[in-house]
Amino acid sequence: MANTAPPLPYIVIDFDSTFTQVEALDELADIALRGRPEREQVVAQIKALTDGGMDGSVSFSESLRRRIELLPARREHLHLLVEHLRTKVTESIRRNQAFFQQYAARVYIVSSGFREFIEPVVAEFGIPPEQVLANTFTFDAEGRITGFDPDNPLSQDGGKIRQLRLMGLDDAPVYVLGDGITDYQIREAGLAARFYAFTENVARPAVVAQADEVVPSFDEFLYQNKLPMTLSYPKNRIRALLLENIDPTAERLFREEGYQVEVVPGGLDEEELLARIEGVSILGIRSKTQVTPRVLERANRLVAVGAFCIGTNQIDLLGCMQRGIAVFNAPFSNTRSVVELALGEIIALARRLPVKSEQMHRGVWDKSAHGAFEIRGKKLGIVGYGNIGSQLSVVAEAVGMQVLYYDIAEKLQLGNATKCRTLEELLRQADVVTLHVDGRPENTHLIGAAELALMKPGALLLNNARGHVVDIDALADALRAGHLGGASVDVFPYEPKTNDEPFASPLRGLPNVLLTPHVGGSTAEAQRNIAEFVPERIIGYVNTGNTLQSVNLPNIQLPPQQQAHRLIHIHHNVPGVLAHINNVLAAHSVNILGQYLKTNEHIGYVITDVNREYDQEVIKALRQVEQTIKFRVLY
Ligand SMILES: NC(=O)C1=CN([C@@H]2O[C@H](COP(=O)(O)OP(=O)(O)OC[C@H]3O[C@@H](n4cnc5c(N)ncnc54)[C@H](O)[C@@H]3O)[C@@H](O)[C@H]2O)C=CC1
Ligand SMILES: O=C(O)C(=O)COP(=O)(O)O
Repeated sequence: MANTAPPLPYIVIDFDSTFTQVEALDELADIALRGRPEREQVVAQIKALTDGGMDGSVSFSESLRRRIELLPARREHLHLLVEHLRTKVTESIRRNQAFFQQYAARVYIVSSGFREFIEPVVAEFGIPPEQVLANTFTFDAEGRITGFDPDNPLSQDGGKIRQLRLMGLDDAPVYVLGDGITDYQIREAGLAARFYAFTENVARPAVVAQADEVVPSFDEFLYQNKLPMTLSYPKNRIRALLLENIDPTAERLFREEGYQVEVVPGGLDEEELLARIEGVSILGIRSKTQVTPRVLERANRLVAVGAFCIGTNQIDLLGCMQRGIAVFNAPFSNTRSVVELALGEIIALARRLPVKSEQMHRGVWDKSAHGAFEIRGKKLGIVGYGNIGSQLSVVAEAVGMQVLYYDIAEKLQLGNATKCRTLEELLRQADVVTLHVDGRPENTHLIGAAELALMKPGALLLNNARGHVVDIDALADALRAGHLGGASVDVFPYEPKTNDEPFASPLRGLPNVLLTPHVGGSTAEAQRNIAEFVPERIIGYVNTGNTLQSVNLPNIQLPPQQQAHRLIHIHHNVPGVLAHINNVLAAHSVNILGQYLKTNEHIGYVITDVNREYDQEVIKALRQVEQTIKFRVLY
């Protein structure tokens, strides 16, 4: 990318905990003491002295002197240390290796660490030895480290200030990037124009408090200074908002990716969500939160919605699509949990366990077989033969049930299951009816008074699908009238927002009715699976544009990454957009390395990989292509 930035400042970077993730002397002690009983104790002492020197509670020179005294290292340990440090280069520094290679002439490493290990590590980034300012060790004849050169200014208190004075960088502003108080002191002494507290590896409150800017990554430093960077946008600027008690694994994965994450335990209603959605790039919800057109209207930065569940009826999918917002769910992660719950419910109702258990709690011993039956040989009617319905079909046959199913779509018939041509045909025959349709609006009151009347006297009904699928008043009537033998309901037309809100329903208090608080998918296994699956899809989409398994954007499966810049473009599906994009690229002589397009009736999604040479004018022109909904440069 052409550099349109103002003249480059000098960038003075600290080494330990800034250029690398670790403190090298701590690591050296760890290496040198391998296999020795005192290892843990000595390393801890050294670490404490390092921290004291960094936050200013011990004078720097004393911290250094005492650390070296404690350090039983030899010359050969330094080779091991360098190999180790090469694997510990800070992620965002490594990611921007190309920046260093190109602008190495403006970068200085000024460190109170030691030249012997810094030079080889930064050399890979194009930084030459003369731009490394650091201490040097002294060794005895056997190669043992005995101390350091006391004349080196960096071994003394205020050393970095003295070193900067000696360097005389006065023809351009100096920006200092570091995690320690000694880095800030350069700015305090007037030798730098700005001090950036670098917090990717460690954030020291005393240092952060003094900073001109706090940068959680090197990408952020480059972005703020309009310098060329590998990513088009710093990940630390991506904000994720996670609602409804999503398993903490998701928060961890997003944080590891460098995003800011905000977690809200319960659900949010529309007004509450409206108040929080601005600036959010990734919204994580479960089945309750309604992502309405009004919410989308306000969602000025939303890139992806993660439904950390199966159902997506709570999301305005079309609205998301028309705004180029990708929606991902976890289509199989809690399937088995719902199936197991349904099987348990069938047996529980068949044995009238809700009644028996409630009586026992009241001290009533009613040993009788009245109304209790085995499920073996009984007919199970599955309405909705999708992932859950068909898996339940297999499990129910395994315990001896005869399975009937009804689905509006043609489905593979599993085992000995019998397909019904109409819902009525199923309802008339089944001893147990279980609902596993999705929550599309047309399924509202799929089961109402008329359908309940078709069911066999004494039959059981299970609803683990969505609350609006059953007319709950009609169900209560059918149960009160004794027409049905029992029911098990996990989902309700209105569900409390949090665990603090009471539950109201006409089904409360009815005999042989099992009520559960929408826990069909609430198992440890399912929640963990979901919390891995959905973030992986979203992070993949943000990083590569991969929409495979998105529920609303055209699915593009990408070939392995090429050495290219990737441009992703979502547009209204009208003729000529692709041609327009390609004309812009051709007019700027940008070479297309690969291009992938998929459309649906509403939108088109095109991913274009181009060679590395392009400028901001191309980007501007591509943003202006008519019918563009969203345009992003990925890298
Ligand atoms: N209680 C809970 O905690 C959970 C509830 N669910 C609910 O279960 C639903 C089903 O999940 P999956 O099986 O994974 O979905 P799926 O999409 O694989 O299956 C749904 C099936 O229902 C069929 N269908 C839709 N409307 C129908 C109708 N009117 N009559 C007959 N068939 C109809 C579809 O053709 C499809 O085969 C989800 O959409 C969700 O609402 C899912 C997980 C947990
Ligand atoms: O997966 C689904 O669709 C569910 O209904 C489960 O939703 P939940 O994550 O428990 O709010």
